[in-house]
Amino acid sequence: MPAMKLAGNFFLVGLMGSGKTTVGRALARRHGKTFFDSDHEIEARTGVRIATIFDIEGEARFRERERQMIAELAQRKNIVLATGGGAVLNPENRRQLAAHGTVIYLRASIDDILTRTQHCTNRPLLQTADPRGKLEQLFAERDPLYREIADLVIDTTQQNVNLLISQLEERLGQPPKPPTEPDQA
Ligand SMILES: Nc1ncnc2c1ncn2[C@@H]1O[C@H](COP(=O)(O)OP(=O)(O)OP(=O)(O)O)[C@@H](O)[C@H]1O
Ligand SMILES: O=C(O)C1=C[C@@H](O)[C@@H](O)[C@H](O)C1
Ligand SMILES: [Mg+2]
Repeated sequence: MPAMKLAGNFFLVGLMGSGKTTVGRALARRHGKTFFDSDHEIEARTGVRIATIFDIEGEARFRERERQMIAELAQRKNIVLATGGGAVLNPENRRQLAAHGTVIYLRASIDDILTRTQHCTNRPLLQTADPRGKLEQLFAERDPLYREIADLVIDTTQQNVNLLISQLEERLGQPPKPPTEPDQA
């Protein structure tokens, strides 16, 4: 058991395959929080896979379903939420997440993501002839948005889930840092 229980909500953001669901579940279990995954909640509500929603309704309608789901889930208490990889694209989602919990950005290299997602067919954005190129594009667009709302950025490269959780606990267990000048580096 952890030395101290982390208080409040935790929202995990990052590209698909960065480990949000895997790390989120483990974090919730250790800290007595309820785990939610916005993609899974959308699938449960609609009764179909995310890939099917993309096929039938298109990405824009999926994004609207995602916006509604995040607005709802952000109102809950004592949860860990794994968000969809593209949730941060919507400014309202960014506001909801930043306002209602601690946001953790799980950062993974494109190589790691390709390895981790190679057998999965339920990530419609990667069902393309050039998944690496697509991931590079998504990273370039989204890295600044993940960072914009992240209270903590965790590099997941060559770190197993247990190590990631210990690192997270160590960094989140510290008293909040005093406000600092914007990073000049
Ligand atoms: N730190 C890690 N080291 C090695 N493998 C990992 C790590 N984190 C996750 N994985 C593996 O990578 C795959 C993708 O992880 P996961 O589904 O948790 O990612 P995700 O961020 O939730 O993706 P998505 O946004 O598509 O839902 C899983 O098979 C998981 O077991
Ligand atoms: O990165 C994305 O835009 C997505 C990631 C997944 O979590 C799903 O929300 C969906 O496949 C879209
Ligand atoms: Mg997931």
